[in-house]
Amino acid sequence: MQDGNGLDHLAGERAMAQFDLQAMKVYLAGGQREYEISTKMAQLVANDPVFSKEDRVRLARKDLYKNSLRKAGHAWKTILEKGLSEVEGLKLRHFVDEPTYTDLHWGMFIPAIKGQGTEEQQHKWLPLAYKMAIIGCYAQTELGHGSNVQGLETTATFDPTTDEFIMHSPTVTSTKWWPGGLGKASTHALVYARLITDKKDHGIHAFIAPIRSLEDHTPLPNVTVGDIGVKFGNGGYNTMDNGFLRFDHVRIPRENMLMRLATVTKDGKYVRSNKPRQLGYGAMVFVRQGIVIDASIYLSRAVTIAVRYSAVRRQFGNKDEPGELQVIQYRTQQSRLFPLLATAYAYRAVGFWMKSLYADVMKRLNDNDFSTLPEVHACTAGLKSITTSVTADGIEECRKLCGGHGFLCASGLPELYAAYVPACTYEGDNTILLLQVARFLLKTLSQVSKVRPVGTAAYLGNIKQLSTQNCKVSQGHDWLNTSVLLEAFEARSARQAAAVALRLAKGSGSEAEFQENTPELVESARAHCQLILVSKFIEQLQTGTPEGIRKQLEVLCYTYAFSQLIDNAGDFLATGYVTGNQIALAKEELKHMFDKIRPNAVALVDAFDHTDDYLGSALGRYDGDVYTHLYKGAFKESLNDTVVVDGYEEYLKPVLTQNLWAPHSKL
Ligand SMILES: CCCCC/C=C\C/C=C\C/C=C\CC/C=C/C(=O)SCCNC(=O)CCNC(=O)[C@H](O)C(C)(C)COP(=O)(O)OP(=O)(O)OC[C@H]1O[C@@H](n2cnc3c(N)ncnc32)[C@H](O)[C@@H]1OP(=O)(O)O
Ligand SMILES: Cc1cc2nc3c(=O)[nH]c(=O)nc-3n(C[C@H](O)[C@H](O)[C@H](O)COP(=O)(O)OP(=O)(O)OC[C@H]3O[C@@H](n4cnc5c(N)ncnc54)[C@H](O)[C@@H]3O)c2cc1C
Repeated sequence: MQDGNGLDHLAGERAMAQFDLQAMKVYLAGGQREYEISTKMAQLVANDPVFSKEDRVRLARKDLYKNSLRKAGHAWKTILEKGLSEVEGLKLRHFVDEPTYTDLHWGMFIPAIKGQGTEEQQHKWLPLAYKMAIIGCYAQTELGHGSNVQGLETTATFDPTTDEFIMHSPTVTSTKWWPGGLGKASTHALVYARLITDKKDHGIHAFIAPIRSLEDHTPLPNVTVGDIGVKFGNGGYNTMDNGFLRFDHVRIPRENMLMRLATVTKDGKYVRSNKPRQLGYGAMVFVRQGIVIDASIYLSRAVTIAVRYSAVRRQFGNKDEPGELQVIQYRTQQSRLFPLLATAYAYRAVGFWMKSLYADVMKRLNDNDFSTLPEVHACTAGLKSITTSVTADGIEECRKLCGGHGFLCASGLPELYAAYVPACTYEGDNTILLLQVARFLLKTLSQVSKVRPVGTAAYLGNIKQLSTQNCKVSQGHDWLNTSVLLEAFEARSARQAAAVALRLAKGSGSEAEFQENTPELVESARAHCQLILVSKFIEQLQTGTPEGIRKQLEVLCYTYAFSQLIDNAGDFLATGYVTGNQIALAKEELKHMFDKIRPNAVALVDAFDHTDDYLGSALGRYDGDVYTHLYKGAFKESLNDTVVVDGYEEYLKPVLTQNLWAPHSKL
């Protein structure tokens, strides 16, 4: 999608491409229809001045937030006026590219009502939410507890005399803290609170609490609500009003408790349904599965900037070639950059698979089949954890790959990082989520002789074979076999999980012993997730990839798998499945892959189809005209609004004109 000034500094790079660019764009978009919608929505946003991202990093918080409200309101108006479908609307908001209250309204408030509300409750709340007559947020985390959901302190005490719940924040630590959209925009909060009936605590349940007047947006009586303050980085996540909320004995109708999983009757009787209580965590599962594709998008943005810039940037030369070398020619640059490029492709493929996994579990849940829920929970939690950690680190690595210019906000990378890095914490701290995966692996292994593991854990059914047979690779090209690669990842993961499970089994089963082994448990969870990522990338390639792009995708898939193998060589070696020599052979193969990527690198990032507007980067421009735009950009800096800086008279001039000997001068 070229929107440069016509002069293509990267034309030579593009001419080298050896694959069908258009087919790759369609593949990465998820199909022809998705591609067309994406293209249309990207252009709609790029051509609308209200959505301009210029100056975002220079705005003070109040202006930044107001501007963000303006954009969110304009996006909604555009969706209504143009009659956009739900998918189109989602894409439009995606290209507006600012964290805002609508993310939580559409991404968590509505899904939670769908998942936990009865049909009657859905009929009451969803139409209001769909037309945005109310704005909702997801108020789970408190000052004192985020990860430990069972530790939340807000109470919802049933009063049978009035048929109401009394919402109360009994301690400072019970203050709701962090919910996005809560601070200033939301009219309603989906509040997670301890349900109390007749002095009995039934644990955490969800309630819809009105918090602001629908007349004038003022907080309702006995509700204290506001924004928690400025967050990391310029721009970034500061467009979001993460909020605090306290209730002082606020009454809400009994029907405002979401009652699909449990009910409180008019006379105060608590009745649990036969559905698992974990369905109350459903909105988190929904967002976690979506985060994998999201990670691919963020990483692909950083990689697009770094690849294009690396093809433009020249430093040094060698006696064999005239002129200076493009920095993309350097092996070290390739070895840092190309695995990230491959990772962005891997996450896209796995993200598509996640969508189908989620659709499958939803269908099963509707049929009251809960059998795959633990595996889906482990999978979404684990892949959310790995993909967000790698993406956040990857964006920062891309910044370094762009040298000094990467540090300028004009590169687009600092703001991208600031907006993305909280993904390692929200929707579950990444370590907490890996510990969930580890618990799942331990449980699966403990039952392996009785219950055959399914889905992504099926390989644990072959634990005996995977624990005894070692890798057969004797020459580099032996690694160019997806079965060989898969078995290496399976054996490493199975052996790591079995080792820590055995150690725990030999112990007393105490919590202290479990804690002592958590570093190994986290490592084994990571190994399991890396296996899922490699195996699903391979699986996606093998199912109907168009001819014109298959070869490139295979190269990227091997690049991804080899770089995972090499980056985790310590773990692979420690399990005894592979030898140092086999790792060395994989390293050589990886270099061959870099040679195959090199002529295609620019086209491979073009295939992500990010517009210049969406990238917001002087370094990542489609036309590669980096220097002109960096230079022009400096003149937009507010310090350059005047030739002589504001402050000269008061602070600089006195220093320059005192002409006194400084007391410490030796002259
Ligand atoms: C519109 C489309 C949007 C798509 C999205 C796309 C992209 C998203 C991009 C951006 C997102 C936008 C904004 C993000 C805003 C952020 C929001 C938030 O952060 S909301 C708050 C999130 N909070 C957390 O994630 C808290 C983390 N903690 C937990 O999840 C749980 O407390 C924890 C750690 C799982 C512990 O639970 P607990 O009940 O105490 O205990 P157990 O460990 O004993 O577990 C009991 C059993 O339940 C199983 N389990 C746990 N979680 C789940 C689950 N989610 N689903 C199914 N099952 C679950 C667990 O495995 C145990 O099972 P067993 O008893 O062992 O069999
Ligand atoms: C930008 C942003 C947006 C957010 N939006 C929302 C929202 O819309 N709604 C909402 O409800 N919440 C939201 N949150 C809150 C978020 O979900 C929590 O911050 C997150 O779940 C982590 O919980 P915590 O803050 O309690 O971290 P803690 O659990 O206190 O973690 C602190 C450290 O302790 C470690 N740790 C904690 N427990 C253990 C353990 N058992 N074993 C080993 N290590 C442990 C963690 O790994 C971490 O390193 C948001 C947070 C952020 C940053």
